[in-house]
Amino acid sequence: MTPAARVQAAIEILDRVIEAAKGQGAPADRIVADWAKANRYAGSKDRRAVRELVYDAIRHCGPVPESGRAAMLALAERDKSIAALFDGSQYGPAPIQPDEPVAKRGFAPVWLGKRLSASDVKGAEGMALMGRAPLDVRVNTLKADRAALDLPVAGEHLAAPNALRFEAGTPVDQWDAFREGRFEVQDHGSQLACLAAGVRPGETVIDLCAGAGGKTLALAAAMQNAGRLIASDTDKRRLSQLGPRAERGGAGLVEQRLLDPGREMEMLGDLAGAADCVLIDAPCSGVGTWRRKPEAKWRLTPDRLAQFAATQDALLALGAKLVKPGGRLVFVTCSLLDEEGPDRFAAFLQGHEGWRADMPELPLGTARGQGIRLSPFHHGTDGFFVARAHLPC
Ligand SMILES: C[S@@+](CC[C@H](N)C(=O)[O-])C[C@H]1O[C@@H](n2cnc3c(N)ncnc32)[C@H](O)[C@@H]1O
Repeated sequence: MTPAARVQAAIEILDRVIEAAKGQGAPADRIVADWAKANRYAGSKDRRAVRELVYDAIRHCGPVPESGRAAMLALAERDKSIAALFDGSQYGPAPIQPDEPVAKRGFAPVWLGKRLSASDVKGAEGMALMGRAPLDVRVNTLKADRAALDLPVAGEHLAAPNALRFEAGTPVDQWDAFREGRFEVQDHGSQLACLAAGVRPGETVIDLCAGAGGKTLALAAAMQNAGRLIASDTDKRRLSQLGPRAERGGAGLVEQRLLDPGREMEMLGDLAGAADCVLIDAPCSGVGTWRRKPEAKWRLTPDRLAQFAATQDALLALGAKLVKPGGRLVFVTCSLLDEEGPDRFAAFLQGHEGWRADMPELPLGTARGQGIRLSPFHHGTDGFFVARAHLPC
């Protein structure tokens, strides 16, 4: 493909990303992958270049752009070498017209930028959300030791005891040590959030929103495979990914429970008041993961945000019923919005007598409300809010 043809391909993909964002359709990475499958003439260098153009344009535009071309024109305003490729050549984009719409730059749509600003996410902190995430892994202590693990590329040792960092794009999933379950791909912030649970061997632990089990596997390793670890979720597709991952990682203690939405407590009834620790890695806007999924900013609406907050409240209330006296509840969201973090946790404490905030001691993080914030700008992690509450005996 010529450089101009790559720009035109990126414009067409961006059109699909924009449509999908408006209709809550496929995520950008799937749209890019589908394009590559349907256009076999594009070689690996072409695919990489087109992908980079698409993601650069998404990161660069705050509000949802009018079109893929408007998004690419915003990028062209910053980068004259891209502007020069609007040359009208065969397969390339048509020349730029003087009155063409150009997408607005920024790190978020205006309404969301205001909410983020109210949560002190502005300036450099906001810009950091537009960056690229590195590739972090967690060494699986059920099978390996960080100091002794021999890998094709040496990773940087991070603050979490089993975390290693590699450059984005490092093909870690092709390494033997990955296939053998000696490490898992997991963001450093996610690993720190698991540390806040402070789980020990022999405990009864519930990972209430386990998804595909990223945090479940970290908890299993910290428990040294001893005790009970129940991984539940309402999403069958996500939870079904946990079995093979647990097998690869040697996490034999994991029990799975698929929940019916609205009947969660009924299905967890046998565990009422039984858990030493309940981890609630709640569904949220995912603002903290924009470095990986930048188009998420275009998918969010005020209504969706309010729905997330209501779900977070409901999950906190549900999780509290599962904790035994003397136990703890850990609340995590990958968001930097106070309304999905400190405000939810404060509302929980206010509405649940007897519970006390118990600030986690983490090797990284900044106090925010009655919990800890991790952010791309300050800590180089995905953005998280992590809080812990204790139920005295
Ligand atoms: C942030 S994700 C969890 C990610 C996962 N813990 C990990 O580390 O990979 C939130 C999860 O909550 C689940 N969820 C949503 N509503 C739920 C509910 N009422 N009960 C349990 N899980 C729920 C979603 O299906 C989703 O998998």
